[in-house]
Amino acid sequence: MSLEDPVQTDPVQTNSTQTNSTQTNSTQTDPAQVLPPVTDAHGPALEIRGLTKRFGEKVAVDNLALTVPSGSFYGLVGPNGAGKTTTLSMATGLMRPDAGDITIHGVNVWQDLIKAKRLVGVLSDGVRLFDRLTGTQLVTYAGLLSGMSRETVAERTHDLLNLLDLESAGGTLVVDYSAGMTKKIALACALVHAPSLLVLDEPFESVDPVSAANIRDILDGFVKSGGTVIVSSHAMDLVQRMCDHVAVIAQGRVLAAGTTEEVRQGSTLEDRFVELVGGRRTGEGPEWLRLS
Ligand SMILES: Nc1ncnc2c1ncn2[C@@H]1O[C@H](COP(=O)(O)OP(=O)(O)OP(=O)(O)O)[C@@H](O)[C@H]1O
Repeated sequence: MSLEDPVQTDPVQTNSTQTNSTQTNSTQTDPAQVLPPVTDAHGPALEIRGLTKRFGEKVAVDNLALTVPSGSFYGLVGPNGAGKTTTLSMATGLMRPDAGDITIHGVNVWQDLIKAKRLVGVLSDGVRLFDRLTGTQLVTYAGLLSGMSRETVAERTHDLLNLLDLESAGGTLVVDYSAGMTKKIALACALVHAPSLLVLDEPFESVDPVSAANIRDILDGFVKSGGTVIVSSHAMDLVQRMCDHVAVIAQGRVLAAGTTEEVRQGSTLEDRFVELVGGRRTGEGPEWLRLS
């Protein structure tokens, strides 16, 4: 691990099970078989260099560099306002950077946007869905947009709703979904075109523990089959358990990146995070908040 110089680790060392799998068998609902990726696993899944974004005077992302090895389960952590969502939005073609280069499996995102978008599945934090569609319609719409046949989309939609425990809610309007159900249907939309790289902004927020465990299984299966997952999360325990790589971002820059072990340096990820980021207050808050 090094400061502002992410370690590039051979993904084969951390994901010895990765293979170039074949296409989905639509009758399977085993998470390990779900939607295997379509590209080879050579080179980084995502490479970011010199990424910069300003909003007026505010520099949200500041000359950021990050390398995400193929086949890794990569956690992105940072305090509120660190620039995680802005970075991921630019990396996935949703927001144009002011400067910098981003490649997904060697495809320059902002020079070949359509090709890059085929490679990536995105679950954005706070982006509105077409919530006047039913769950089934929404996933079908996402699948058809990516150019698949109706039969394939129908099969995959069925598989995904089943996997995410949404089969009985397939006919319900998304606007009537709970927050956790909405997250899950958005994840189904991100998966339906069988991307090589999944980018998930806060995927576990509002999701119940059983569904969260199911989603983790799906993501583990996706990584084992050769896919790459990037998750941004504030849940340090979860990131430490789930991710083989992690980057700590603050004020739009990478403070530390590498394997989770390298970044933790023997501490818990949470302690290391606080050490790197600072800002921990001592004391019990203002006196008027104490009841006795
Ligand atoms: N559209 C916008 N207009 C103006 N400022 C923005 C915009 N989007 C983000 N910012 C600012 O950029 C900075 C980075 O925001 P961003 O949402 O990327 O942080 P984050 O790390 O995802 O935070 P959180 O963990 O709280 O979700 C913040 O200071 C935020 O106020």
